[in-house]
Amino acid sequence: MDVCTYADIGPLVQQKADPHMAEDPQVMNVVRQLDEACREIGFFYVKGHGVSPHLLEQVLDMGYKFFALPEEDKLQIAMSSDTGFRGYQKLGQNITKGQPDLHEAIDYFRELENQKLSTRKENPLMGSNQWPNEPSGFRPLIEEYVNVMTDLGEAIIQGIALALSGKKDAFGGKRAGDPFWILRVIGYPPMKKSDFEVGCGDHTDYGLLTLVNQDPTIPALQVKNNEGNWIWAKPIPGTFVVNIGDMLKIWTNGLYQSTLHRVMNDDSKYRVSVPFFYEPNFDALVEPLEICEQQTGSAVPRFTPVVYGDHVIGKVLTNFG
Ligand SMILES: N=C(N)NCCCC[C@H](N)C(=O)O
Ligand SMILES: O=C(O)CCC(=O)C(=O)O
Ligand SMILES: [Fe+2]
Repeated sequence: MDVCTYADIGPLVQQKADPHMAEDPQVMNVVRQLDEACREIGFFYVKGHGVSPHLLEQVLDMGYKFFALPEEDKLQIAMSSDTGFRGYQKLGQNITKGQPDLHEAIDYFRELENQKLSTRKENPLMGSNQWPNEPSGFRPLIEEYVNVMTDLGEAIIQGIALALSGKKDAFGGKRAGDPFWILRVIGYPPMKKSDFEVGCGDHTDYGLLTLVNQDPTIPALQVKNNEGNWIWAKPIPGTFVVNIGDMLKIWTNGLYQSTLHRVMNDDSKYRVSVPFFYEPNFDALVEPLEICEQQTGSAVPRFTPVVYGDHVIGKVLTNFG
């Protein structure tokens, strides 16, 4: 199977609020498709997600407009340890596996009340998100997008919960009932004109689910398949590319993979993408679910339990030069 698994998740999204959704054959058909894609490669496309094409386009457009500003304007919202790692990072500042990446980005993290009470030493992500004055309307648009995407992430995770346990709320409550989120607005200049080797080096994502809104005209995202080859996750207009994060790998005891991926912008045009990361509760203790252990049997390596927030902090602290 390749990365082209393509699910129309319409039934899942439309019946999200229905406690009896598992009785609908169309919902269960989607659930089977998601389960298969998660077991095989951990990457798939979704359509029928209900997010308006106009909103997807506007969000990317904000990115293009922001990155086109003079550097001094962008640096007004510069990210540092003093801002809780929230804000703008310039080209080469993001580091993956020791190498600087050819991208610039603005990073946003959910602002948690209890984070505001803690010290930076306890929680380096403590801080407020940084919003640019220009392009105008940036903040309300991204805030709307975060709300819409949180809803969508919940619908997909309910489908995955049904696949794994037969219960739509298996990831509710203390697991991901109060989900953390991360959003990155990322700009990738063409690699040809630079000395950099990669737009974003190979990595796995940290949490539950990533939903990528990418420029529909530029192939750049690549996924490592089970044979170890890099394959393109070309944009399909109107869809999201969805992939599994580290926490879902642990919860499923490895039934699902958090797949390695990277970004190579070989095009001659600048590329913007906006991944939204739907995450567990910040303080969730993540350990293999019993139901998944039964399915994987004792021969499969187990994972050590981790607190999601600790995992993400550990990652962020090594992300910048
Ligand atoms: N929130 C997520 N997934 N961000 C991924 C950022 C790119 C990889 C990062 N430098 C790393 O080394 O992990
Ligand atoms: O730009 C993309 O398509 C994906 C970016 C990515 O993998 C990440 O930020 O974690
Ligand atoms: Fe990623």
